[in-house]
Amino acid sequence: MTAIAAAAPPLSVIFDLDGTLVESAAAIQLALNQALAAQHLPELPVATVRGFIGHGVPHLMNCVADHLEIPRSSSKLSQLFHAFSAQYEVQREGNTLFEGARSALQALRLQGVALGLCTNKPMQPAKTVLQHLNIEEFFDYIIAGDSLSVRKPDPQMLLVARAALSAEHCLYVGDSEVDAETAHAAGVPFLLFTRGYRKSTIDSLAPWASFDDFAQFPDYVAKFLREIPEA
Ligand SMILES: O=C(O)COP(=O)(O)O
Ligand SMILES: [Mg+2]
Repeated sequence: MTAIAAAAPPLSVIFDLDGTLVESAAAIQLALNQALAAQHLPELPVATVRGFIGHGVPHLMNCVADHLEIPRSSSKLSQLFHAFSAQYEVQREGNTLFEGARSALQALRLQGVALGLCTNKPMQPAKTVLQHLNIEEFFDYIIAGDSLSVRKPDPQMLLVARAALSAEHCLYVGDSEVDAETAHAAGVPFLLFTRGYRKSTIDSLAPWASFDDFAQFPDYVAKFLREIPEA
């Protein structure tokens, strides 16, 4: 009897986390301000912190150092990093799902789409958020900011996630310049969520398409499967 190989899923959709599925700026601000207060440093407003999100924790710390004029190599900054990291791992408050994100994930699962997460947030804080918002179960594969020796916009994280999901076609969904650069470098079509933490215009990020409401998500998936664009 010949074994029948399981067919590869036709599509994988890989999501960024912060600013794409989750509005997390308030949570990151809370964790950061707790660490800043413990170091007798001034707290930062959420709008400032939002501008530091997207490149992972080392970049966030460097932004804080530059903003507060603390030398990047100082012991003060390394103490701040440790205090922040400890709180970040357990930070639940301040994280909210963008409206419609859960239904979109649920609908994709029902369609048999393989789902991945590719975030520059370290794994433990990412898992805390996914569990808190009760969406961890939707993902077949998760790669985080401390999974490899490189982070986005290096394409490696996205390439590893795409390979792990082994679907015929792959779509990457993200909110920022980092995500656009990652997708383009990996040769994966990029769908931009426009309500996250990007600083540039939509056109300058050259997405395959963009959306601002997860209610539109199924339409974009259907369009993607009709067109299968090049990255
Ligand atoms: O940790 C960050 O800076 C941002 O993470 P993201 O890749 O999920 O947007
Ligand atoms: Mg993001």
